[in-house]
Amino acid sequence: MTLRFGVVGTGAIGREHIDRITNKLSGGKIVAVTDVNLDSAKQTVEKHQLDAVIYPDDKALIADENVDAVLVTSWGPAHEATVVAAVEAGKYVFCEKPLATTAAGCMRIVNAEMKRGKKLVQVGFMRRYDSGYVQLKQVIDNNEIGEPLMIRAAHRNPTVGENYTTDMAVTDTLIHEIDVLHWLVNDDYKSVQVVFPKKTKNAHDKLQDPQLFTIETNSGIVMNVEVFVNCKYGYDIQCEVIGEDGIVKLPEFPSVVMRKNEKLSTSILNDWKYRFMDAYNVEIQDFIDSITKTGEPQGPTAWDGYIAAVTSDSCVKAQQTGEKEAITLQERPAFYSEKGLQTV
Ligand SMILES: NC(=O)c1ccc[n+]([C@@H]2O[C@H](COP(=O)([O-])OP(=O)(O)OC[C@H]3O[C@@H](n4cnc5c(N)ncnc54)[C@H](O)[C@@H]3O)[C@@H](O)[C@H]2O)c1
Ligand SMILES: O[C@H]1[C@H](O)[C@@H](O)[C@H](O)[C@@H](O)[C@H]1O
Repeated sequence: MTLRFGVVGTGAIGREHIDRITNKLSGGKIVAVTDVNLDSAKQTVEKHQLDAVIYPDDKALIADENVDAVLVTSWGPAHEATVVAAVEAGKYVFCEKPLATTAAGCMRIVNAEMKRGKKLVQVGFMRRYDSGYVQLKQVIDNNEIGEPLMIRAAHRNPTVGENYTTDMAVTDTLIHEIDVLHWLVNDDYKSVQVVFPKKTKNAHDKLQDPQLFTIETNSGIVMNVEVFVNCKYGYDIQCEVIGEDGIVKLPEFPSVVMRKNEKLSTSILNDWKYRFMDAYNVEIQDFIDSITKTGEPQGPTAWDGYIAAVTSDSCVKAQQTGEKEAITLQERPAFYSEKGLQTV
């Protein structure tokens, strides 16, 4: 069986995913596309030589009976409406983060999916498919470092555009750590506090950069996460888990070691596209394979999207108040069992 995709949003990551489904992965095909910028949709179809219908909007695309799965790669605020409509039509959905920009929006998606009575939605939290994070999780789950006590993490981008505001350090960037860190230690979050260190001269007026988040879990693990999106030197993701019996660290992205001009050096990447390329390939292949084999996606669920949104709402509030803010989740419905916390 070939899983036939309709793509909503043909910007940067939309095109990346179209390329991987068309040229790198197996079992998937792009049969429809749409974008509010129709020229972008047309250019994408031409550039990737797709045999795909171009629709004026997401509703028309979802109504196409040849579309089995909707790939949502539009801007975050547009995700909720498309995902709800696709779920109500019984279509599978792969939605890039964020699932919706608010916890209430994620809950509407959760309710739509439960009403449909079948798991249809996977959220694009690709770090759960990154081999480094998978190795970290195996070490923790095998109790090799004992109980995790603390995590030190950093999410650094070389630079961001003028439209990137202080809250986006949470909703656009920290959201990846929010998802992956509680998954790593099998715990949920309890509270968050944010500190703004001295601001870099490289950030524009409306952006506080860097930012430091202290997030505590229900069992008392304290996570210190730096977000620094104008770090200049490269795209750098760091994570170190400190346990009772040992410490485990995310491996550096492999690079040759060069000896030249009296220096010993390795390279650092400068873009998420390259840092997580393998993880994106594995996550979308898993989406295709699990639907083809079991009839349901097995990756991060709409409930995981809801957990991330609740946590993200509290982090944004903590940015504004400077106080420690509570993170309070509703009870996990039986429909979502504990799958979202397991290793993929
Ligand atoms: N998982 C990751 O690491 C990762 C990486 C990059 C982006 N993303 C996420 O993917 C999404 C897209 O990001 P991007 O960098 O590709 O942005 P982008 O601006 O390059 O592309 C978004 C596209 O969506 C289109 N669009 C917006 N609203 C639409 C709507 N209602 N219907 C149809 N098309 C619409 C825009 O015209 C644009 O072409 C964002 O939610 C972003 O957070 C995730
Ligand atoms: O949309 C991107 C993407 O999610 C990257 O993985 C992250 O590093 C960036 O900060 C964000 O802007």
